[in-house]
Amino acid sequence: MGKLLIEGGCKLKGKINVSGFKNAAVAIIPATILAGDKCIIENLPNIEDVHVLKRILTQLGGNVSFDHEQKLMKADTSKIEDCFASYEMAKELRASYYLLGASLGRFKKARVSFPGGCNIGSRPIDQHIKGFEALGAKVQIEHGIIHVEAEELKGAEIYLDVASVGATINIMMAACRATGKTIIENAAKEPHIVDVANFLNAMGADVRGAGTDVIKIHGVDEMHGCTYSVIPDQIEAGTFMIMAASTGGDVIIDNIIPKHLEPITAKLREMGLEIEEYGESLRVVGKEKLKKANIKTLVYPGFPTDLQQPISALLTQAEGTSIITETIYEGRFKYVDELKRMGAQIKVEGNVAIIQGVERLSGTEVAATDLRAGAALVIAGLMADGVTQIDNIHYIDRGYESIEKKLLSLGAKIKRVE
Ligand SMILES: CC(=O)N[C@H]1[C@@H](OP(=O)(O)OP(=O)(O)OC[C@H]2O[C@@H](n3ccc(=O)[nH]c3=O)[C@H](O)[C@@H]2O)O[C@H](CO)[C@@H](O)[C@@H]1O
Ligand SMILES: C=C(OP(=O)(O)O)C(=O)O
Repeated sequence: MGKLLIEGGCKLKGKINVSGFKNAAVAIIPATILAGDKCIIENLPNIEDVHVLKRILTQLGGNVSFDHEQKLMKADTSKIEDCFASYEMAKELRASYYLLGASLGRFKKARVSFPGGCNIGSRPIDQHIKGFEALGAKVQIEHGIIHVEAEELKGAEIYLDVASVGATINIMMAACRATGKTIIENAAKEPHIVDVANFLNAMGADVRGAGTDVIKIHGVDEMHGCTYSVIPDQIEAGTFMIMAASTGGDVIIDNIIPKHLEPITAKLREMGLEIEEYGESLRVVGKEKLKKANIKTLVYPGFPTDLQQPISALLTQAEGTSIITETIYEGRFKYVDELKRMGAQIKVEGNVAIIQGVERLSGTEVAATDLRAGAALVIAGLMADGVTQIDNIHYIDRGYESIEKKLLSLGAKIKRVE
């Protein structure tokens, strides 16, 4: 299994291009099932989650190709006749749950094993199920498989108890093919909800209000193929902003939507960093000394939970005591023990981490416990004295495209060893 070796202390300098948004891509690929036709998806990130979904669609009977250089997927789902995603298929990623909504919409039934994804706390899918049932589906769970089936899907009003990203997208997909109007209240508002809604509309759906907490979907009789380009990855962009900050570097982060990064930009400015925003890029100029910050993860437009681990790594080097409150996932502090092995001073009490800034981290052998924990360890390695060896990098490969190549182009001393 691969490892990353990082020699810390290099100031990152130069420009990197942000890839397509993982969390939009992993919904858009299953959503092609709704078209039952040929879709061309551009600006897809070349990451493991996308490769896994390509394999799943192919196993279901789709004709799918992915050009890694062009970042372009051609997916023809016309030959898929129903959807059974076994444990072996679904365990690889969280987004396998989107096969439920898309297949329920098109075939009025689906069978999908419980989804995998990062182990960052309990990740129930009760709101997805509540939505499917409201649309008229029967949902049964047997031997770890979720069976959803409906005679007919009928539009409904659904109030989500929590503004869940996955439930919002899953219900939106199924409702595209229900009769009449569906209203999702307390819907999630993350940028990828808007991107998926735009993709559904490009396939002939009628989804309005995405990006607000009320989404209205008028069911349509038919959907069709389309060509669509995925938005830039908010979380990858935020991670590189933090990497630039961690090394006192000077980095231009290109191919982004600055609006999506506002919660991160605001926090980094509070910590003393200089950030210049342009139309589709921004420049982060690092500082020798960083100020402490208090951060609470919240749904969009709050500070994203997916950047809690990376920014915590950065705060280990800030002056004074920073407080992180994680409100989305109670288990998202597993990486703290690894950072402590590098000399970080962090105390976790329930959903709060108290970080006391230290002069220097020191490189050692550490292991990623999940995707963003992996990113946090890369950041720690960039800042640390000596060499940091990161194991379990398959987690990082799930969501970051060629992380070591992008960092090498910025002057980092990093190498992948098998
Ligand atoms: C593939 C993908 O897009 N993953 C993202 C998605 O995950 P995911 O879609 O799994 O996250 P949700 O937005 O659904 O979860 C948010 C919160 O709601 C709770 N909940 C969720 C569903 C449900 O039926 N019942 C329930 O109680 C969860 O336990 C969690 O506390 O959004 C998360 C929150 O921004 C991100 O960290 C993940 O990177
Ligand atoms: C938690 C994440 O991913 P997933 O939901 O796919 O596990 C993430 O992207 O940080």
